[in-house]
Amino acid sequence: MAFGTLQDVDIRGKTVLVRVDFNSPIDPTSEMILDDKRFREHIPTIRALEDGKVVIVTHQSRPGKKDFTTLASHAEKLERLIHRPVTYIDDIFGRTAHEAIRTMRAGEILMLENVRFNAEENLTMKPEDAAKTHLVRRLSEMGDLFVNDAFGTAHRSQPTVVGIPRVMKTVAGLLMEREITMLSKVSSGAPHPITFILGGTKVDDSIAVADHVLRNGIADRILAIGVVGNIFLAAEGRAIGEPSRQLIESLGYTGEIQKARDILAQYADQVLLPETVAVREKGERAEYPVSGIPQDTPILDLGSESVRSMVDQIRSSGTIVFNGPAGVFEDPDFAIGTYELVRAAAGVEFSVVGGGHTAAVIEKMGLESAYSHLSTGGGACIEFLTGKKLPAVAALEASWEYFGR
Ligand SMILES: Nc1ncnc2c1ncn2[C@@H]1O[C@H](COP(=O)(O)OP(=O)(O)OP(=O)(O)O)[C@@H](O)[C@H]1O
Ligand SMILES: O=C(O)[C@H](O)COP(=O)(O)O
Repeated sequence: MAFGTLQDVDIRGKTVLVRVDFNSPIDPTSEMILDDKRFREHIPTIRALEDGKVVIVTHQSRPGKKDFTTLASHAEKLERLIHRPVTYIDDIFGRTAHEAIRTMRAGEILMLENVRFNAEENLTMKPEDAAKTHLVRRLSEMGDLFVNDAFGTAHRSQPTVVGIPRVMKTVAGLLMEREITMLSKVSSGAPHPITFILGGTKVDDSIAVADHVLRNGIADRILAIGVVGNIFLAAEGRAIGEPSRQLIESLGYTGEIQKARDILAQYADQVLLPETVAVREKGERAEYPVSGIPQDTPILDLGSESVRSMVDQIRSSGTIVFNGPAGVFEDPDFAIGTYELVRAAAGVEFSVVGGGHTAAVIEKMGLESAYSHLSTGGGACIEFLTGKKLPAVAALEASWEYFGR
């Protein structure tokens, strides 16, 4: 690793600013946190800092969204999960925050207010400009060391992510380190054959990933499922039906069909498409070959034959990268494809999952421990898999180069 980690620093007695990503789904009426995965994943880092005074910096959602809210319930959630008191301060860098930190003792945990309440944190900036913001200057006065554990925000070039590392010694937390180690392994050191399963609705991301991993010889094959599969079927010239076409159009992905066609032109042997699909007919699941898809009803899942052949491909893989479901799995009649592929991938030697929906299915099936890694980053994971250097990683490296040695 070209950056510092917790092993490289002495925490004792220090005030440690820790950037985590507790951004989680919240019920808009009850304000209840609906999924605590990100909390659970950051706990090892927070525990590892118990010899210091831990000041947590995080965001929740973005300005303008319904779940852009204060962090009182986040502090309560963390307290319950970590079994230690967590003091919530409704301030980011004002006098109240300064005073609370000044009187902290080693072993205590404090959570500052939603850092995106400060307008500067919502700007995309170059690290050198981010370092000059009030937010970075004031926050950095409040600690001795910065730990960035927020892998979920690693693709954002925002002040706390890229600015603080320029002005303070910064190391990666345990989650950041694990995410980068596991995701890096996909492109170097993972057992072959390497199969990428690309599904769900975020077609542009999936096409970018497919293009990168095929062009660079990272993936041996791609299984295209969900709406991503429909795009590839359309690219192959299949009549996928009006509702599935309309969905692609409404998501703004019609232009992706040509990109899928270009991928098929170069890598046809490595991209596996559905051979059969499932639709709803008279209220029930019905299956058709892709040569005869009914034109008036949407594709909702893989057909059983396709499930079987994709399961075989998964079982013969050394590595699986799973991103996005095979169908509308929220409806039990159309969950078969997703569940069967998830079950098969759990048996593979090295298995990495990006995407919240897929991870939620895996957790619901109780298969979390059978997978090598469930990433906490949606956008960050995708950017990593498209071969981009994440701003947070570049900032960690530059900080270590400057302050670490
Ligand atoms: N054929 C299909 N038609 C319509 N929707 C589909 C189809 N296949 C999958 N989906 C939908 O895709 C959604 C999940 O896609 P998405 O790309 O958001 O998943 P993800 O990669 O796990 O991302 P996230 O991190 O946002 O959860 C599900 O709600 C599912 O119903
Ligand atoms: O959930 C995420 O993807 C991260 O918390 C980043 O959030 P953002 O997309 O609002 O920057």
